[in-house]
Order: sequence, then C-alpha cells, then structure tokens
Amino acid sequence: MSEANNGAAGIGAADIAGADAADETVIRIEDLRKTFGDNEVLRGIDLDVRRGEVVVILGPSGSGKSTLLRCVNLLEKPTGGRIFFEDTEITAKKTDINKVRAKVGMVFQNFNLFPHLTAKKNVMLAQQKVLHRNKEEAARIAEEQLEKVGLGERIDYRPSELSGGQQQRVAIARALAMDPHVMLFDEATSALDPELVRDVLSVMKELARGGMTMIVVTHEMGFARDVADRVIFMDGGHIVEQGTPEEVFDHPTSDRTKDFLGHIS
Ligand SMILES: Nc1ncnc2c1ncn2[C@@H]1O[C@H](COP(=O)(O)OP(=O)(O)OP(=O)(O)O)[C@@H](O)[C@H]1O
Repeated sequence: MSEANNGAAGIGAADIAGADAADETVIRIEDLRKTFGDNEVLRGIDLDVRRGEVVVILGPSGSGKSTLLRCVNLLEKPTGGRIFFEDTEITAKKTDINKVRAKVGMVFQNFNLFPHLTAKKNVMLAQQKVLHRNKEEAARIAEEQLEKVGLGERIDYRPSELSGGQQQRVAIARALAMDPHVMLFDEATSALDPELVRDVLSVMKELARGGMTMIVVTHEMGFARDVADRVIFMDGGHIVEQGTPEEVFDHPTSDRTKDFLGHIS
C-alpha cells in the first residue's frame, strides 16, 4: 500500500517518520548469503524495498524466509553480501545493532513477551532501555500504542491473561512504540487459533494503509492479495519469482511457484 491513506486508519502515516518520501529505497539487500554449517540457506538474495511498500514473502518451509528477516534485523550475521537501511550499511562492522533494531521493528510467531510483566510494562521496557525514554513518556506512549491495537482496556493484564491474538497485538504495540521506520512480520499469525487471526491481520492492514514499510512472511494468501504491493516467492534460498499479487497468484511463471500455490490452495 504505497499510497498513504491519511486519516482512514487509526495508525496514520503521521506516526511514521519520513512516510511522505515516496519511491525512496529504505532497505537494499545485495547478494545476501547465509550458511549454517553446510546448509546454504540464503544463496544470493537481491531485494530493494521502497518507503511505504508492503512486501509479502511466500515460500515452502525451510526456504529461508525467516533467516532473511533475521538478517535484516541483525539477529543473524550474514555470511556474505550487504544490507543497507536508509543511508547506512548495517552489515558494516561499526554498525550500532541497537539503533538498527529500534528502527526495524520485528514481530515473531511466538510473541516473546515477558510473562511476569503487564502489557503496558512489556511495551515500556525497550523504550526505556534502548531509547532511554523516561518512565512517564514510555508509559504514555505504551498506553497510546496499546489503545491503537485495540487493547486500551487491557494495559494492566499479564500475557497469561490475554488471548494469543491479544498477546500478538501487545508485541506489535511494543515494536511500534520504538517509532520504527520498517516493520518485519515473521509468521505473526501462524501460532494463533483461526478466530484470533483476523484481529491481528486487521491491525497489520491498518498499519499498511497508514504508510508503514513492511516485509511480511505469511501463509495468509488473502492478506497477501489484499495488502501486498509486491509478492515474492522464495525457494531453496533464492527469490524464484516476484510481482504484484495478481501476477504471482494469477499468472505465476515458474513451475515451483505454481506447485507451491497449487499445494497450499
Ligand atoms: N540458527 C540456526 N542454526 C542452524 N540452522 C538454522 C538456523 N536457523 C535456520 N536454520 C536452517 O535454515 C533453513 C531455513 O530456515 P528458515 O527458518 O529461514 O526457513 P523458513 O522459510 O522461514 O521456514 P518456515 O516456513 O518453516 O519457518 C532450515 O533448514 C533451518 O533448519
């Protein structure tokens, strides 16, 4: 959703730094390679993501989707290639990892919330530790973000008192509280009961409409069709095919993409 739709969504483009700079490349990935032992998981990925673009990555299990996102967030160290975020090469030795992570929000399949902390405290923690916001400011922003993901009434609940979908929305609020320029979603709805998936997808849709730059690994084909500006099909550590949702879903050119789409539909 490259065209920011101000006002229509609760989470607006005004929340996102630089959202007006259309056509600007935010992430540039050049010949990215990652090997675990003998296992060559990423075999030369080239990918540019523009400001406000929503890129959905599809592919079979083990194709390297998570590893790609984890390299962009510096959770994994690439074996080769380079990644640029805005005007900085983040794979360079001198990169301040915490600064990159604050700007590149990531949401995982399993929420990763602290079980002993309330939703509000979970959203406050990284703001205080990484951004050095004072307690009052962190609390105000936590309440604001939890409100935006529909959890204004539940800020004092602990994760065990929340449904999986609510916990995932806390995790999204936690990432948004850091004022990210990009959001990465790694199968954010895969661990949820089907009836809870919709609420999380609708928060993600709203973010996309607000102009957030997003890379989304998902098996939710409806979401990909509705929201993606670009769909990428990965297999065996390569980008096999990419295009608009219509191109990839309705007119795939590679037999591997056809097989995969046939397999999951
Ligand atoms: N930390 C690690 N150590 C060793 N091997 C790893 C590690 N992380 C991932 N792998 C391997 O890398 C390959 C790709 O994994 P990855 O999680 O990136 O795939 P994926 O496409 O996201 O799959 P899925 O859809 O199942 O999550 C797999 O063979 C996996 O076993």
